[in-house]
Amino acid sequence: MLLKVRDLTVRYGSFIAVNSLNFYVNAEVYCLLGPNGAGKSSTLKAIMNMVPFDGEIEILGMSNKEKAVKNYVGYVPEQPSLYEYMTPAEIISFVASLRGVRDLNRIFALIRAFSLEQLMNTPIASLSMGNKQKVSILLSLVHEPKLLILDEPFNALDVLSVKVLKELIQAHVKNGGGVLFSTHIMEVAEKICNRIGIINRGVMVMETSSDNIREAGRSLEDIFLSVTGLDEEVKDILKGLE
Ligand SMILES: Nc1ncnc2c1ncn2[C@@H]1O[C@H](COP(=O)(O)OP(=O)(O)OP(=O)(O)O)[C@@H](O)[C@H]1O
Repeated sequence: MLLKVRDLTVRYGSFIAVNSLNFYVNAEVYCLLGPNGAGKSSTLKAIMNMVPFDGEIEILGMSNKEKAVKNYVGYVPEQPSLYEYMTPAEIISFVASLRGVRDLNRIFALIRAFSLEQLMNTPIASLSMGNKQKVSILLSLVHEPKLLILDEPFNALDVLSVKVLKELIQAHVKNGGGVLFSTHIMEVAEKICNRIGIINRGVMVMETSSDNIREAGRSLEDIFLSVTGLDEEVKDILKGLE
């Protein structure tokens, strides 16, 4: 098992953002789906040991609090968090040396795949949101981590980069890696995820697989709206618009 999350609870003061969450990720794509504020980012931050939490999180059998874990995990935050005064070339070489990466050919291939060649020496501050996101994704892949934790990774990406990222995710799983990502985009979740966890108000309200959804003959959107109780809200809103 690549990731095991047991009884995860994240609190901000007295507010419970994530409430006794349990799930695991094998060599597969697992998608966390949930409305705004459901607790997706807090869950991913807890897995990255960035916020205090209760419960247990294991990555490749190790506690996520162990330093060595960082060698096996790649993380893309919801908002790219990069040194604005540095260039992509500088940040990439910094992270590559920090992680002891020697094979630079793979990094050059990723730079080409995301069409970043012309921007390698441009300060991050001058890049568009989408290009910052591409650099952030690239940085998460530099050390060939076994587990990828991606928070809304498709945000701000253009059509070509969405396609590249989908292919990278699938190749990663084919090579025995695991991917956990959060998204709002149902079509993406339906197409590339093996399993899907739907969370609402910090609680896992349903776990399913894309095979189950296909067999049930329902769209993920319908399932999502019904298990989160949002279908009633949609009806009310539509009534108000009549
Ligand atoms: N640092 C913080 N301090 C206080 N409350 C927080 C903090 N971070 C998140 N929250 C609250 O915790 C809840 C869960 O937030 P979180 O960002 O995990 O949700 P999310 O599912 O990722 O939402 P979105 O889809 O809008 O990004 C929200 O109510 C949010 O306002």
